[in-house]
Amino acid sequence: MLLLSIILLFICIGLTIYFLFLLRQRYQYFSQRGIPTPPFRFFFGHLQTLWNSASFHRQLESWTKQYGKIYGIYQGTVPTFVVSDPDFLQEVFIKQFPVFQGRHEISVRKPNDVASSSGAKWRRHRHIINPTFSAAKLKMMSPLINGCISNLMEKLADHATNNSQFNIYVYYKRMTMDVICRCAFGLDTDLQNNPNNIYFKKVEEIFTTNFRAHIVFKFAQLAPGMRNIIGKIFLGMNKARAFINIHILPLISTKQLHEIPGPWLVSRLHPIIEQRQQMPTSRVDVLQLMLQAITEEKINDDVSNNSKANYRLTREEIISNILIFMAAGYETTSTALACATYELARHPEVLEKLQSEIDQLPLGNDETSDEEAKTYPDYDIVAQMPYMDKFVSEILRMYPIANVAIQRCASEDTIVQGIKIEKGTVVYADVYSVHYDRELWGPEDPYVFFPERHDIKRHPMAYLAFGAGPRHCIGMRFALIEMKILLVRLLREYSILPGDHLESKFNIRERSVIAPEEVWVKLVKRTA
Ligand code: HEM
Repeated sequence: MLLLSIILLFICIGLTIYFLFLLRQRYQYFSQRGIPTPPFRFFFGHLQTLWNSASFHRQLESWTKQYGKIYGIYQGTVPTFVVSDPDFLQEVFIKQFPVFQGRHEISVRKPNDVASSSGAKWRRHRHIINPTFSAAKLKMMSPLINGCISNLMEKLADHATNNSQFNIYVYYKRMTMDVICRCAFGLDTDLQNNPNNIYFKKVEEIFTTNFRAHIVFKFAQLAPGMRNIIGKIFLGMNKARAFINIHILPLISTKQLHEIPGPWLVSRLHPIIEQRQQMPTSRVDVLQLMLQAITEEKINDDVSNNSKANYRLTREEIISNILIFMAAGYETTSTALACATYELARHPEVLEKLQSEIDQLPLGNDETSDEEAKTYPDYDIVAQMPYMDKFVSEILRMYPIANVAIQRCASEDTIVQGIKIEKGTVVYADVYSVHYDRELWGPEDPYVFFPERHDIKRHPMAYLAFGAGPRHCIGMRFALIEMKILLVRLLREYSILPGDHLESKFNIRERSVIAPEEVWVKLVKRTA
């Protein structure tokens, strides 16, 4: 017995020494390549500093100022290049895309949708979903978008009539959720009049939760190899809470245990699919395209099958994609509009230029008798607005809302600009440093809001608001059309003035996306 214990003890000590030896080797990754690294701690790498800083991306930017355009950090033990050199980024995101197809997955859920999957699985999802956002489909969506904007305009009219100051961001969130639900899934949510819709509240919760501060997330970052097990335990506990909520608590209490929003929504999205299967629509929205590809059979992406006719999605994958679209389509666009409104309230000269471009559009009004003149802007009209294009690009340059997604993970060993990069290494674009780089965006100060800077042709990787390469934002054109139609309708009717709390409540914060807290403005009706 004693002998067995001694042998076991030696085995444990041996394994620990071996583990520490591997860790030590791991932490030489960057020094062996001559790549600078900020000071880090054994086992945590740079995670503690990143967890403790208010903004992950501002921390990367501040290290860039110290360590240059290419440096390394360790997320736990995962080596991660942080890059703001546009040529290096071009190599990773575009030229060597086949090697850098996936992102560094940090979620504890199984990758089941277009945003979280990689390799053959990602190609399958993207191939099915891509056609939703063709120019022809976007043209068909303009009336749906305009319908949701009309609901918003009614609410804004009340504020303008009352001469009140208000947080316009709240209304944008409702509108962008209405738009994505109507255009992508044929659902009429009318959140302007039903703001307490429980589905909306749950999607909102995804974005107000600081997932980086969550213990499960931190643990998964420290031990990526155990992500699946951690995920199973975490989601299992959530399932148990859901069971108690449905079957036990209603018998004894009116209270409910908290369920995390993702699985809560997933479990309730099945009826949307069933409803659409029973009542198919002639409209070709994202749900319809996914349903045309539905299969009840198991899909094996490891078996290479180049026949595009075989691209299929399972029911679970369709549901995960619905969730991704609700989330991605709602928060990003409403936040971009919030930032746009904030800058318009602070820059009357920009507001005036935009209004003068809008006033020249071939638009009638509700009373017009001219058959040719459209009452509401549509795809073709907003496509002809050069100053609007520059304005929106400048907003997203200064506020790169979704930069958390602009990263890639190497699926095999490769060499980028003479630097050996091994399989599993992550490359993060430091978007703040790129978007505020004087060499890329001068001669005007990049910290100044100046839409005209987009007149000059820049490096193809200087602007990363929607990412880059084959995996750039799938909803980019949709988001741009929605934003522009809204801005045309808003600024045609109103001028924007700063509210008393505009600056004090703006407070950019970082959760899943980078967003302000509130945007307080006043709308003033324009005179003819
Ligand atoms: C102003 C609004 C938006 C911004 C700034 C934005 C930004 C981004 C960025 C930076 C990425 C990562 C791209 C990359 O890795 O290269 C992304 C991916 C994605 N976006 Fe958007 N987005 C916006 C609106 C939308 C909308 C409206 C939708 C849906 C209709 C959407 C759906 C997606 C999806 C599904 C992905 C993942 C694509 C993939 O991995 O293949 N986004 N977005």
